[in-house]
Formats: sequence, C-alpha cells, structure tokens
Amino acid sequence: MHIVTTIAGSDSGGGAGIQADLKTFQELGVFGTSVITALTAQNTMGVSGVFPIDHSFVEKQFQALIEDFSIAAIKTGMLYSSDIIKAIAHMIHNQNIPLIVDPVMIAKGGESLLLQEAIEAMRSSLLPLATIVTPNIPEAEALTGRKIHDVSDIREVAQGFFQLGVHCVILKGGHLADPNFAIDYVFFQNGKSFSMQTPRIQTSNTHGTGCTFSAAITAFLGQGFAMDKAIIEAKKFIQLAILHDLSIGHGYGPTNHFAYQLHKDSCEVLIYET
Ligand SMILES: Nc1ncnc2c1ncn2[C@@H]1O[C@H](COP(=O)(O)OP(=O)(O)OP(=O)(O)O)[C@@H](O)[C@H]1O
Ligand SMILES: Cc1ncc(CO)c(N)n1
Repeated sequence: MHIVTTIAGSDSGGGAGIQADLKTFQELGVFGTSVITALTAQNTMGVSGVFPIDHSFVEKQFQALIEDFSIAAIKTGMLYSSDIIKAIAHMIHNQNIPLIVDPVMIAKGGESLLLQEAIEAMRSSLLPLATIVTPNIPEAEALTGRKIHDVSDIREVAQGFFQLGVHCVILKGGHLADPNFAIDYVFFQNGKSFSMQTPRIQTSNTHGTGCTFSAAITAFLGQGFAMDKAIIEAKKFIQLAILHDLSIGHGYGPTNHFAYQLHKDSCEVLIYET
C-alpha cells in the first residue's frame, strides 16, 4: 500500500482542501494521511472563517507521520502564513520525498487563503524543494512577479519557477479566457514541455478543482507513475470530476470525486508538444 500525505487546510464543505485530497487519494487506491494547517468554516457559497493551526502543532502532526510511515509523495495546499510554510520547509527539506506544491492563495469566492506576508516564504523556502508546482495564472504572476497576457508569456513564467529550483511547472489555464478548451501547460527543467487540452465544461461547480487535480498527481506519483503520465492521468481525473458534477450546495459546487473510477475510459486528453 502506497502512503501519501496532504499538508493543507480543512474545508468544512468537503469540496476542497484536506477533504478533496483524501477523497481523491481514496479513489485512486493510495492510503491518505494529512497535516492540517488551518480550519476553514466554508461551504459552496464562501469562507466565513479561518482558524490557523499553530506552526508548532503543524510540525507535530508531520513528525507523527514520519516516525511511523514511509511516505511516497507529499502535496501542499492552503498554508496560510510564513510561519507555517517555514515549519513545513524545515521538516521536509531532508526527507527526499516527491513534493507537489499547489500554491493556493484565493478561494473561488475571493477570500484569501494565504497571507500576503507568506508569499516570500513560499518563494524562498518551499518552492526550492518542489518537484512540481501547479499555479493558476494569478498565482504564477504573484510568485514570479511576471504578468501573463497570453500563451507566449507562459514559458517566461515557467523559467521564473525554474530559477527558484522547481523541477516541473504546470500552469493551469483554467483562468485564461478560452471559451472552448481548458488547457494546462507543462514545462520540465530539462526543456521538455507539452500542453494538455480537454473541452471546457460550462459549469459553476468548480469548487476545489485545483486541490483535486494536485491530489490526483500526488496519488499517481506515489504509486510510481512517471511524472508525465501522472500529470496526464490527473488531468483526466479532474476533467471527469467537473463533467459529472454533483448538485450540492447553493454556490460554487464541489466536483465529483467518484467520476474517474466510473468513466475513466470515456475521457481523452489531447497532448501537444509546445
Ligand atoms: N470549466 C472547466 N472545464 C474543464 N476543466 C477545467 C475547468 N475549470 C478548470 N479546469 C481544469 O481544472 C484544473 C484546475 O484548474 P483551476 O484553474 O480551476 O485551478 P485553481 O484555480 O487552482 O482551482 P482552485 O480554485 O480549486 O484553487 C486544471 O486542469 C484546469 O484546466
Ligand atoms: C481549505 C481550502 N483549501 C483550498 C481551497 C481552494 O480551492 C479552498 N477553497 N479551501
């Protein structure tokens, strides 16, 4: 049994954060463990409160895991403060475990999940340890200080992440205004790159898409998939989770974590060399 870990915030509404990650791990046949960085009072309509966990207790949770388990891959999500980020970086820097950083900053409803003061710690302490980083466009802009106007700017931004020491950058194009396709751009430090394209689904049920996508990458990597295969299969997982959405809540509803196991043969991801 492969064991993986999510270090993230709790979403009481169950569609994002720790809850989305553990559901995704379970669906993909890996044993999920967790380190909770913050509690959020949250539903599909928004975040009504954030209660950060003291960084010493974040450390204590991780310590409990590494004393007992052999962890195959780690992902991070909502990390909230520089104290928490630095504590995590300190704990994992000598562990030699693949690390997927989803640099969560803002919830779909606009609430902040990362303090402004924490951006520098993300850049200087955590990203140098990252195997893969999965920013959306605004996150990539905030972390590299470069603006993305169109696809040609994306390669430059990936370089910005490589300079920090990241091995693979997945720029999620969900926020680029292509009405027909959801395109993500994948860049490796060795120069290899490709884009992944699926039909864009017209829905407001996109709560937790980023968490679910990065959790699926973590689950596949933890099982020993090669990096490109893990990324492409995770794109399939999130496409199906958005397509077969569940009617839950009154706002931005969750995705359907059951869908991949039911429909995985029906989804095609188009891959283009870039
Ligand atoms: N409407 C959509 N149809 C198809 N795929 C989508 C759609 N919206 C997002 N995706 C895909 O979902 C994945 C997550 O991307 P997204 O841009 O939503 O992440 P995010 O903004 O970080 O999410 P979150 O708000 O959960 O942090 C990407 O693979 C993206 O292409
Ligand atoms: C706890 C948490 N993590 C991440 C996101 C981003 O989707 C969210 N809304 N809540």
